[in-house]
This record gives sequence, C-alpha cells and structure tokens, in this order.
Amino acid sequence: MLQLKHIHKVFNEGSLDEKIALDGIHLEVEKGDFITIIGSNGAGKSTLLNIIAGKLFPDEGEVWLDGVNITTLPEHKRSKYIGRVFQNPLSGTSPTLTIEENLAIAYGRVHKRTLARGVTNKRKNYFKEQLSLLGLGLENRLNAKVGLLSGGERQALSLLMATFTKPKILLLDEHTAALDPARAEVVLSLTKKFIEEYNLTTIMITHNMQQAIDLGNRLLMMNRGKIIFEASAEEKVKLTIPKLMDEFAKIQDAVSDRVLLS
Ligand SMILES: Nc1ncnc2c1ncn2[C@@H]1O[C@H](COP(=O)(O)OP(=O)(O)OP(=O)(O)O)[C@@H](O)[C@H]1O
Repeated sequence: MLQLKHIHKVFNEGSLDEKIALDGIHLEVEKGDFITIIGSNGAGKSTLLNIIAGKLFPDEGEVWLDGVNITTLPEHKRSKYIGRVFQNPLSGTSPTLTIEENLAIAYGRVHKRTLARGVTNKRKNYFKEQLSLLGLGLENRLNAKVGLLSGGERQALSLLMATFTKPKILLLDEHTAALDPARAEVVLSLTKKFIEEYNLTTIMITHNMQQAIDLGNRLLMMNRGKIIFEASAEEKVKLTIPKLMDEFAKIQDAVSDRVLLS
C-alpha cells in the first residue's frame, strides 16, 4: 500500500556540512504491516518518516500510497491519511487549546466540517468515549487546557488524536522515549491496543532493541541513510539483541574496510 522507490535526500548539498540522510531507500509496506525501525543516531530514520508524512520532499525517488504518486503532495493534504506521534509530548497537541478543541482539530482533518462550527453533543460524547479508552480519566477533563496535562497524559492524547481517525498509516517517532518507564509502558500498551483494534499499518522508530524485536511483524535496521538489515516476522522470533548487535557490527566493519581500502 505504501511504496518508497529509491529515495535520496541530501541536506546542505555541496557544502562542508553536506549530509546524505537517505541513500536510495526502497521499501514496500503492506496493509497491516507493523514495522519497527532501529539505527544509530543520524541514520536517517526521522528523515524517512518526514518523507512519508510530506514534511520533506525527496531529492530523488517517489512515494506511492495506494497506487497514487504522492511524492509532491504537501503535508497538510496527507494528514488525512497519516497519523503521527513525535518523541516530544509537546509536539502533537496545542497547549493553549482544550482537550476537546484538540480532538476536534484531529477529527476535522478527516471528517468534513459542519456549518455549525461548535462541537455538537454527539461529537462531545464520542470524544468522551474515545478518551475513556485511555484509562486516564481525561474524559472528565474535556475543557482542561492541554498545556496543563502531564507529559504522559499529553502523549496518550497525541496517540489518540493520531489513531482515532483510523489513518492509512501511523508513524511513531520514538514516541515513548521522553516518558518515565511507568508512563512509557502505559503509552506503549495503548499503542499496541489501537494498532491491533484498528489494524493500523504502522512504522515505529525506537532506540529500544528489545521493543523493536518484540513488536510488529517486520524489523528494519538503518545506517547512514540505508536499510542495512531486515527481519521478517518468522526471523524476528529467533532474533536477540546480541544477534542484532552482530549485524550492526558487520556493517560497521564493512564500512571501515571500505574506508581503509579507498
Ligand atoms: N533539516 C536538516 N538540515 C540539515 N541536516 C539535517 C536535517 N535533518 C536531518 N539532518 C541530518 O540528516 C541526517 C539524518 O538525520 P535523521 O534525523 O533522519 O536521523 P535519525 O536516524 O532520526 O537520528 P536520531 O536517532 O539521532 O534521531 C543526520 O546527519 C542529520 O544531522
């Protein structure tokens, strides 16, 4: 359903600061796939999600969604199909707006706005019902400003906003990394619940190797803008952290050898 065809992205091309962020990425994502992505800092993981979301456009290559070439479709036109949760709990929500207003914005991205701009009672009840799925009592705080919520509550709300419209693709960019372990666990179990219930096609970046092994049906490892290792669902069952580290070491050795030989 999502295809990335030979994507290249270079920052500050031609300058001393040139960074090849993506170097010929080819990826076919099937409907219902849950892909975890790991890789060292600067490997190109967030750039990849930015290209999928339309926040960045590739220098070369194409992005296709359900048979349509969306390579140059701007981010706001893709937001109907793509849900995203960022590492920073402050990123996905608007602090000066209430919980209800934030949900109404997310809802409005997918559903046509009605002429009466106010939130109807029916919609209010729907929002309450959805919020109660989080198990954090936010359904009783519809009029609270989001800026007053804790990081964990805010991230759970971001997750709800990114998923309750059942997007074609859910992008998770280390979305539990900034939370303390207990809250990270809450947000992670909500993530699994929503992905399973709505059968969401998901791409998740994580620095937690065990999480990358345990979750999803495919695992990708990136390094220097390339996908250097991929494990299918069957291969993931046998995968361990030491085996992943070995794969990473192999590619690092190969790179050092190439540098030495060049
Ligand atoms: N807007 C930008 N301008 C210049 N360089 C950038 C920009 N965005 C990313 N880069 C560079 O592109 C490379 C890939 O960055 P990216 O953020 O995609 O890596 P990442 O794998 O997500 O890393 P991390 O795990 O540290 O978040 C890095 O070298 C980064 O410094």
